[in-house]
Amino acid sequence: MDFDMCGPCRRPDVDAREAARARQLRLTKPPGSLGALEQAAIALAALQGCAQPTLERIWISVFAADHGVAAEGVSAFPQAVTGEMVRNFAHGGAAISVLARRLDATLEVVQLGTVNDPGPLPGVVRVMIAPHTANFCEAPAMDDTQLRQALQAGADSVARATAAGTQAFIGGEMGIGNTTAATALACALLGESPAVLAGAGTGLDAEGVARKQAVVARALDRHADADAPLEVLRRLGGFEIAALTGACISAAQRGMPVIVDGFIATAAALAAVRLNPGVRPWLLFSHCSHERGHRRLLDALDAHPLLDLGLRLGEGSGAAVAVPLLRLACDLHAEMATFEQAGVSTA
Ligand SMILES: Cc1cc2ncn([C@H]3O[C@H](COP(=O)(O)O)[C@@H](O)[C@H]3O)c2cc1C
Ligand SMILES: O=C(O)c1cccnc1
Repeated sequence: MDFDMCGPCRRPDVDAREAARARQLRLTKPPGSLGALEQAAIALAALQGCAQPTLERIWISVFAADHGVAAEGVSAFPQAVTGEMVRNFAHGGAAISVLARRLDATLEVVQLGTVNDPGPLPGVVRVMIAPHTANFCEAPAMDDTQLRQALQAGADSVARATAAGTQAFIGGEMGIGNTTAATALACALLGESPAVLAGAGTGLDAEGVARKQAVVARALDRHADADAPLEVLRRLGGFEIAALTGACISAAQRGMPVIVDGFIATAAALAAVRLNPGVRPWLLFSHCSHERGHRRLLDALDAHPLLDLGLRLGEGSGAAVAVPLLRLACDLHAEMATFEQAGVSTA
């Protein structure tokens, strides 16, 4: 593995943050009246190391992988959908494909292993670790090599994004059964019960959610001896979840802001922060998903997402939807007149 997960993360620029904060106070509005938009501009200033941040060049990597735990009947959809959606991403028909076009963002798909392999496709990077993880009710999801390959795949995406001059990175995921893996991972990291975190995913009914809770409870029992975050990720995660974790860490080490998506991406981000606490300042949280456990995960990260739209898709879609708001926050910060310029009286 090239990248050192525990290596130091960049520090946000305190001077740029203070300059941006001071500018917000001089703009022609009551202080604080633009709420989270002010905070977003100030945060981006600190992360970009410049008092007037911009967000033109966005990079989206969607990590796709299948899960052994899908055999337990924990998703409303069949496992074949993961590979079929890889083809849909490549053909431009998925939700994230549309959003990426509208945002002028680069979209790459990183296929880490799917039961159903559509074969080489344009815009799809193939890092085929295995057709799927092991069913973590019976065995660790990954072996050490697989975990490292997945973490590295995330870091490699951030390296490509950095080389392309990207100003913010979005990590998306596609993997039937991955809300179950994210739930198990989050339960283990937070010491929380499956009843609190397990939700409907793609649309399970009450009976399905109860089955999912029981599956996660069995997995937690099976892996109760694991407590180090890396070991928890290996045993209960997935290839795409570990890739998202690797991407968060690598982005923080390179000084690249990450716009975090929904439940699965947030579970991966929590693992990243547990592995390397210096990651936290580089994470901007886009939305609170409809998935039951997401709010609890966000609270654990002291995160205040911009949006709450009842989204429950993944793919990086919620993070992409937040980009126009973040761009508007930058425009307001850059273009509003100050009280002095406009000749407006202060309080
Ligand atoms: C057509 C389709 C497109 C998707 N895009 C994202 N997901 C989302 O749903 C899956 C997680 O839900 P669960 O754990 O219930 O399987 C992931 O692939 C996630 O990205 C999709 C799901 C489907 C069916
Ligand atoms: O919040 C998410 O990311 C999510 C929720 C349900 C299904 N897929 C993704």
